Amino acid sequence: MSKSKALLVTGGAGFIGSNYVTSFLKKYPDRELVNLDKLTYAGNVDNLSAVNESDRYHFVQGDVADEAVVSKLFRDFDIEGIIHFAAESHVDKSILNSNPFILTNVLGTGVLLEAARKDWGAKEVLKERRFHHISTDEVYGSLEAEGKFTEQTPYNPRNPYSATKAAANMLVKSYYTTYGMNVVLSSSSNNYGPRQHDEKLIPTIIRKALALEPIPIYGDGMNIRDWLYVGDHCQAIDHIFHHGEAGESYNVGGGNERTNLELTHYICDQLDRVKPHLLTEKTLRSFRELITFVEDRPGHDKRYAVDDTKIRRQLGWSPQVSYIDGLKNTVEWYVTKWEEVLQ
Ligand SMILES: Cc1cn([C@H]2C[C@H](O)[C@@H](COP(=O)(O)OP(=O)(O)O[C@H]3O[C@H](CO)[C@@H](O)[C@H](O)[C@H]3O)O2)c(=O)[nH]c1=O
Repeated sequence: MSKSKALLVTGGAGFIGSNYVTSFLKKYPDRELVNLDKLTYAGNVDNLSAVNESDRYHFVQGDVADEAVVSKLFRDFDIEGIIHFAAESHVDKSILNSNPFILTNVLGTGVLLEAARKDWGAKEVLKERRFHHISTDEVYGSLEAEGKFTEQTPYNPRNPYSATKAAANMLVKSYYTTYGMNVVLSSSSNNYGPRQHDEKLIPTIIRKALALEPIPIYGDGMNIRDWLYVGDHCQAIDHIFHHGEAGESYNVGGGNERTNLELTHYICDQLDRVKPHLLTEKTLRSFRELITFVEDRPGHDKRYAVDDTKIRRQLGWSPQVSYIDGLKNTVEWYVTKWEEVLQ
C-alpha cells in the first residue's frame, strides 16, 4: 500500500500550532496532515476538537528530539513538507531551568532536520520539499524606544529560551547553505487569541481578574510588546510555507505596540463592562485595582518590534484582525472558558 502524503506539523497541540492545524485542514480539503506532539503541560488535544475526527488528520504522540519516533514518521508517511512549531516557549520557565529548552528547541530541531535530510535526500527531493522553522522576534534581543528589528538584524538573544531559538535558527540556515535544503524561517512578535496557555501575560491578566486575585505585572509595566492575533500569524505562516523564498527569513508583526500596563488597563476596562457584577463582590470600582507590581523578570527585554515590510511586499500578507476585535474575541473566549470551569 502506498504511503499517505502528508504535511508534518510538530507541536500542533499547542497554541499557535493548533490554530494552524485547524486552519490548514479547512483551507486545503484534499490534503492530509500529521501532527507530532509530545503533549507536554503546554499541549492539549482539546485544542484540536475541530479536527480530531477528520480522516485527513493523524496524531502521533512523541518527542521531536527522539530519533526513533521521528524516523518512524518518515517511514509511515510520505512527508511532503514540515512546519516546525514544537518548542518550549515560556521565558520565565527557561530562566528557572534551561535544559528542556535545549533538548526540545535545539536537539529537537536537529533531529528533525537530519531525518528530513536523509529521507528527502534519498528521494532526491531535498530542494523541493520545504522545512519551515517557526521562530521568534526574541532572537534579535531587546530594543529601547526607537527602531525595529529587520531580517538583517544580528541575533542577540538575552534569555535561555531565545538563545535556544537563535541556535535552532542557525542550525536550520546551515542546512540550506550546506545541503541546499529548502528551508524558510519566520520570526513573529507576541501572539494572542483563543487557546493560549494560562502561563502567558494575556491569559494571566484575564484569569487573575476573574478570580479577583492580584494581577502580577513585572517591574514597572513599561516593557513593550507588539501584539499579533494568532489567526493572522497562521495566515502569514501559510504564505511563507507555500510562497516564501528558500533560505530566507520573514518577520511577522502585529503593528500593535503597547506597554504591558496599557494592555492590562485595556483588558481590565473590557472586563469592567463584561463582568461588572463580579466587582461588587470585592467592592471594587474596576479590575484595574487588582494590578500589582511584582519583582521584575531577570534580564527582562525592554521592547520588541519587527519591521515586516518584507512579508508584506514579497508575499502580500498583512494582518486583518484589529487589536480591538482581537482582544474582544480573546476576552470573550476566556470568559466562556472560565464560566465552564465554574459550572
Ligand atoms: C506572565 C507575565 C508576563 N509579564 C510580562 C513579561 C513580558 O514583558 C510580557 C509578556 O510576557 P509573556 O506572555 O511571558 O511573553 P514574552 O516573554 O514576551 O514571550 C512571548 O512572545 C515571544 C515573541 O515575542 C515568544 O517567542 C514567546 O514564546 C512568548 O512566550 O508581560 C508580566 O508582567 N506578568 C506576567 O505574569
